[in-house]
Amino acid sequence: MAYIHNLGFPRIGKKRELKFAVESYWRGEINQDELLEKGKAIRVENWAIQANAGIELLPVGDFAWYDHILNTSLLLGAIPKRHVNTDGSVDLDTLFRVSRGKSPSGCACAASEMTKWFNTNYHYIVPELSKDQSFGLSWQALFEEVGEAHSLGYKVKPVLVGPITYLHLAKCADESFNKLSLLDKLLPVYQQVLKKLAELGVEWVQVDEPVLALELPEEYRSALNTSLAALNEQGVKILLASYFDSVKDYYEDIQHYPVAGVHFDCVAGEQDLAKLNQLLNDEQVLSLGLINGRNIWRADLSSIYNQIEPIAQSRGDNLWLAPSCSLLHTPVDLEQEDKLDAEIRDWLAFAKQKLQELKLLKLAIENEELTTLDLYSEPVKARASSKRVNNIMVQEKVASLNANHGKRQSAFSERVKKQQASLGLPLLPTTTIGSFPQTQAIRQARKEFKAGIISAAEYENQMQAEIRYAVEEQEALDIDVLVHGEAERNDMVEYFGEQLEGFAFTQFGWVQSYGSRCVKPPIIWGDVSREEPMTVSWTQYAQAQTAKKMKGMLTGPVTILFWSFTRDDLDKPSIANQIALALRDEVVDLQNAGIDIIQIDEPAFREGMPLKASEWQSYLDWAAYAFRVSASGVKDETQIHTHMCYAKFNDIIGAIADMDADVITIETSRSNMELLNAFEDFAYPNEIGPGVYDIHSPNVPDIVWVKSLIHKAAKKIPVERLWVNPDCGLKTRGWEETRAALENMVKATKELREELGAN
Ligand SMILES: CN1c2c(nc(N)[nH]c2=O)NC[C@@H]1CNc1ccc(C(=O)N[C@@H](CCC(=O)N[C@@H](CCC(=O)N[C@@H](CCC(=O)O)C(=O)O)C(=O)O)C(=O)O)cc1
Ligand SMILES: N[C@@H](CCS)C(=O)O
Ligand SMILES: [Zn+2]
Repeated sequence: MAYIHNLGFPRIGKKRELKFAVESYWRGEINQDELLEKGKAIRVENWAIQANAGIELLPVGDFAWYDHILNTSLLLGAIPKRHVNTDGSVDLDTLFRVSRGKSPSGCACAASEMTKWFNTNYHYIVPELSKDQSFGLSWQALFEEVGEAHSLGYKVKPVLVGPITYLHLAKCADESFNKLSLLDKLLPVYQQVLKKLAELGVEWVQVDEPVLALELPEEYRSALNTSLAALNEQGVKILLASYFDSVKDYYEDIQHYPVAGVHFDCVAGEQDLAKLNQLLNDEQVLSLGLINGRNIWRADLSSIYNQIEPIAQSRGDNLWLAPSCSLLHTPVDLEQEDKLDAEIRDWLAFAKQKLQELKLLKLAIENEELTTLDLYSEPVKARASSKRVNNIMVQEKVASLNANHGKRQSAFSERVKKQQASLGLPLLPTTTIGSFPQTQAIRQARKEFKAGIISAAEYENQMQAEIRYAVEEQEALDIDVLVHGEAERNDMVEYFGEQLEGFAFTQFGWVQSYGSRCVKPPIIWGDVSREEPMTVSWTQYAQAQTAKKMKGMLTGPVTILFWSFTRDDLDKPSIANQIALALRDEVVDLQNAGIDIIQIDEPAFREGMPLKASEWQSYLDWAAYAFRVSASGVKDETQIHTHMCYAKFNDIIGAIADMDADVITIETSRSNMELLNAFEDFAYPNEIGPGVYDIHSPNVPDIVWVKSLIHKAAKKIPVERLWVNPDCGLKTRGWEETRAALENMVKATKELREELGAN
């Protein structure tokens, strides 16, 4: 009967053990053997959790010290020359050098770029390929991990990022070069990997090709055919896996792929179920991604059972059940959450519980009885009818939203005159993006406050001291528009989630964001409203410390939505509008408290875009509207900023204009201001702060470099509309490098003003 497997388990450990181990290794506090032991302990625990939950085929290759795409680059020997060991070999330290920007001699050199993994908040290390790229099996970790799992008696299914997805995600310095032409060189290495796995006694290998969720150009389609033909008959059975959206554009192709099985995402691509069941032959495995790997809700197992029961009877052993995608995107174990509201806790399932759900489904199919499932799903039904979830006042407010709520009082051309008159800022105003270093002392204080070791008053005093410090530093640097530094915020989304009604937050619900960095997304379970101001007193306190302008700092509705676990019983535009209304009140309160410049961050605006290009416009319309609702309750003189990072702007420039922020600050330094082309080509009318240095690196930019970037920007955007700022917030940096970098940024700006006769 049905078989249950898993596509990948969170690798961070129940209490972020991987983060702490890796960071200790970086600081030289533990040696490599100790690090390797800690990694092994996490893998062993993860396999045990999965096996105990009844999973019959365990994933291997889902563990990564930093990122699984980087693992793939090491496996295939595609590592930038600047990071490779002098003898040409690669090892664990090479891996960390690629991600953290070091040469083998220990000098600073550019790290490989990092970007978003499809439409998730996970970041991967972008493979860097060249025209003359060669590939060669270079990293044994996958095979060693298979050996480890076998020695513990587990039946395993190694997971590989497929060749086409790998090439799709890679970048080539020469953008005109067709990456797909490297496929011929790449496939023999994949074949070698498969043969080696076969020799280790592996029966099934999962080849992930999530590019099937995209609307691909024709050449990618034929490359997929070529690739899957080459991977066939290498001694193992291939389970082709796609996830994150429907594969509806490829039904006919999939029918002809020479693979032993196909996994697809039944949650995001529900419509694929009937079609793929019909198209795959009886010999092929149909793997259904039934349990949502992107959220934290307890599954409605009785409904799922009814959906699949007819298929289960006909497919028998060739029906596999799984989560929709790797569980990388969910927290590890709900059992640790002893402080969550009991009713809400019953509505949830984290990675471990999601696997237990699969087992319940399997048993129900075997026994052909639904009672256990009905019982399990009772809290799901209770949530659907819970009075707590619905807030009539909020619903009425959202229902009464109209076009006017998304409009400022006057057009930008009018507002800008009033703002220039009232704000009195110099040419090329300097500012930062919001956060200053989140030091160990800040985090320790918060930890002690949450544990009841220090009082609320002590915590507040300490955070106020941090704010004073940040203000003094900025005044000494002579920055024009100051920020309070966000010391009091654990995270730019979680902080708001903790204060808004309709949100729950966890103690250990960590999810990997990149490398050793994690986030703890809050959970939106009900209608969202604001009980009281969330940022006003901190901002007012900061403003009172300076005669300069203090910028209020908020996270926007689209970003709060996408960086939270969001409810599945209400459409995203409505949730975004609820959040937007709560933020609108906050924006007005900030204005009324004397704050004239307010930034509403939207770094997740681009990431929220659907994977299929044909669905972009409707998303962009509602997302830009929600932003405008949050921003439009103020008078013309109040200057609204927004900030975006991790984005290519070409696809969304129309929507950015539609957001109508007075100023947008963006990440551009790593692209050498190339990302500004979209703004230039579009003749973007409002003000722009293109980032003049990369905050992901500790390297301090020199004055000449910053000036050259501002010069470049001024060729694309009139200088009167330019701001000068870093690429993003400074929370991950230390004070020393921050101070030095900002000093150069300000000096460069002053020199330019002088050259332009504007001082
Ligand atoms: C801008 N980015 C963000 C994304 N998503 C978000 N939800 N938030 C973002 O800011 N996506 C895209 C990018 C990703 N970038 C980052 C950058 C940095 C981090 C990060 O630093 N994460 C921290 C955890 C942050 C946090 O919530 N801290 C809490 C708890 C702190 C803690 O661990 N305390 C220790 C004790 C203190 C100590 O000794 O240091 C403990 O509990 O043991 C807080 O500040 O209170 C990380 O450490 O991973 C994430 C994404
Ligand atoms: N205001 C935030 C934006 C990060 S995208 C910060 O400065 O950290
Ligand atoms: Zn940012």
